[in-house]
Amino acid sequence: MIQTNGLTKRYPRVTALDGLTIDIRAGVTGLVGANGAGKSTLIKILLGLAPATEGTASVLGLDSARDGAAIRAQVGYMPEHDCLPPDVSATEFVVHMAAMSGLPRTAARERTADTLRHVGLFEERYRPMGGYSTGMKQRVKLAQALVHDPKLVLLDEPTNGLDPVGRDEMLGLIRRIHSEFGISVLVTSHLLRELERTSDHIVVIDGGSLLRSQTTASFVEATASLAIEVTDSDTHPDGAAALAAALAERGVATTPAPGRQLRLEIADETVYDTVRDAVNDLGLGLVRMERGRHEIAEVFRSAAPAGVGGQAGDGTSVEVTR
Ligand SMILES: Nc1ncnc2c1ncn2[C@@H]1O[C@H](COP(=O)(O)OP(=O)(O)OP(=O)(O)O)[C@@H](O)[C@H]1O
Repeated sequence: MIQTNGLTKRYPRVTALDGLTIDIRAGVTGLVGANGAGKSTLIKILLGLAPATEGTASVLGLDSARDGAAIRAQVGYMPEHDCLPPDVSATEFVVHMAAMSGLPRTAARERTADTLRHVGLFEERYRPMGGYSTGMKQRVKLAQALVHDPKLVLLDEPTNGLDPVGRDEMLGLIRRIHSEFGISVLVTSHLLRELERTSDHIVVIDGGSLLRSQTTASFVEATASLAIEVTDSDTHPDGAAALAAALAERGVATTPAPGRQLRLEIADETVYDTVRDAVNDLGLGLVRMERGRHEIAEVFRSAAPAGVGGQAGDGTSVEVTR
């Protein structure tokens, strides 16, 4: 679907993409990176809306630098920022976008009605968009990306500004774009967890460079860890420290985590038995042994040069910060 080779984009004061080489197949792919990682820049180059400084990009086998118009005819694009004219209705707008994509007027009207229904806009589609909620605007932006029945859609931060319910609905819609209509999706977010739920494949970029590209299943596996909490006892007034030492003797490294917990990598399934036996031998109580996940910040650190380490987080926050 998408290939880039050594793709670089330099602005006068910042390098937005730095030798990025990726190969994205059919399906739903999540592109995750902190704000400023280069996600929007990549999308603009893929669509032929901005030139690369160096390197090449192709979409559906077409060259982004040369065939931008042909690419845009077959690809839907949902931009990140608010871009809807406030004084026209969703129906008028999406019909217009469908006609711009080359659909005859009648087909444009029919496709618009179907697509707006599909994204969950009903009576309100006849009202001016200036009065819409953020969630409704995101749905219109998604509808205009889908109306010409593209082979691929590029969705730039589609959950931006949505409340938790709105996010869930949008993620469900994105999943169905592929499962029901067979349209491939590249969706960006700075939230790893939402992309894990939605995508078959995850690409992580930082500072315009590739950090990881792998299937979601292997990504989640590779970033899995175990959080352990134990009681203290008279013999071991600091139970966590005693367990850390006992596990180290058994060849299992741990790091301290918030809430007097320990965290360790799940190298293989035998680690559960090792922990159980160590806790039992020390005569401690096992309060918690829970599979957690790293924060995305740790994924970033684990891809950084050796020596850049850090303490494990609580496994619940996955928002990217720089
Ligand atoms: N037209 C421009 N001129 C100069 N610098 C730019 C321009 N567009 C983007 N940048 C810079 O390039 C870097 C990458 O920006 P980009 O918008 O691609 O990141 P992003 O990952 O999409 O982040 P966000 O989610 O915040 O949009 C940022 O440092 C940004 O400030």
